[in-house]
Amino acid sequence: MEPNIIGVAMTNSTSSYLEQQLERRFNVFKLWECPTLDPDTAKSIRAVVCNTQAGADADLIDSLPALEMVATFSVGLDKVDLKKCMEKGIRVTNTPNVLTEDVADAAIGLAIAVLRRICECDRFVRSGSWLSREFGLTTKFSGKPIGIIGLGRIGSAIAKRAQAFGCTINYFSRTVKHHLTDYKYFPTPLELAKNSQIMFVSCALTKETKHIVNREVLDALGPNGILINVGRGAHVDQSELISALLEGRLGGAGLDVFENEPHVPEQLIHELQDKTVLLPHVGSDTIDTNIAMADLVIANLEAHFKNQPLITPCYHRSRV
Ligand SMILES: O=CC(=O)O
Repeated sequence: MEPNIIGVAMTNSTSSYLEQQLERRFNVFKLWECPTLDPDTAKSIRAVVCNTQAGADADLIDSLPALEMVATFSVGLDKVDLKKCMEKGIRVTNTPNVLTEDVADAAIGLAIAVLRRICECDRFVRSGSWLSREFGLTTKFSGKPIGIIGLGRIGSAIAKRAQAFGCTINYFSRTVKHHLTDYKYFPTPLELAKNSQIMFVSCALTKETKHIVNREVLDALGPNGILINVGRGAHVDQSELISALLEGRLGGAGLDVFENEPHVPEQLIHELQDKTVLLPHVGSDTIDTNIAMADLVIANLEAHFKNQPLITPCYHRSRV
């Protein structure tokens, strides 16, 4: 590999560590600073590094004639036009495994924060309300029946944690995990919701999983149920979620992701302040994991340019 000759385009500035590491190895073009590339620059770019905010769509891919690889700084692939990449023989990598624990920690944190009303308690103390009254009772997390949509890496890590809290684990997944005899499979999200009090969404966003949590599923969770979404905003029909919370048909929600990030509906922010805990899509955003994800992006790029097997390929070239 000839360092600093290979052109790499970054779509967004998620990680300064990643930027520094890329700049040590490649000729980096920052598309958020200069979105339009002149034809010679465009021809020099052999890899795109993108993320969940700014992905690699068909227009970007088509504008880079020498593109060989898209490396997304995320586990989710919903912002990469995979079909286009496959058609053009462009390799794609993501950053699975290294972020699993953080996202699962955030999911459990959200569930406890909603049920035990941690943010509301915090506001109560800070506002001085405690001086005149007691806070009131909250809801127990330990021992509750939980439902997980998507028992992949992150879903399994949520299950493992919830099991340590004595929760019963129910799940809906593309396939039945016969070896996981402690966990109960349900064939539809609706059946899962009917049998769970706390529902976690942790599957990949695809055409099939868009709005997998709809009005019926929310109603099946019911007034004592809560929804935790650490997947993608579009997994949940957001306006149905808001109606269900406003009308008391759903107990509460913990959300790390939204349909139109970074825009969050006013009702979630204000009217539903005490029924929701909202995070700005930070499930995997710890210092440790940011570095691990960046190192994995770099390792994949280096493997590609040294003609070695990719560390975390999203599909195999033989299938292209
Ligand atoms: O949302 C975060 C990711 O896909 O890594």
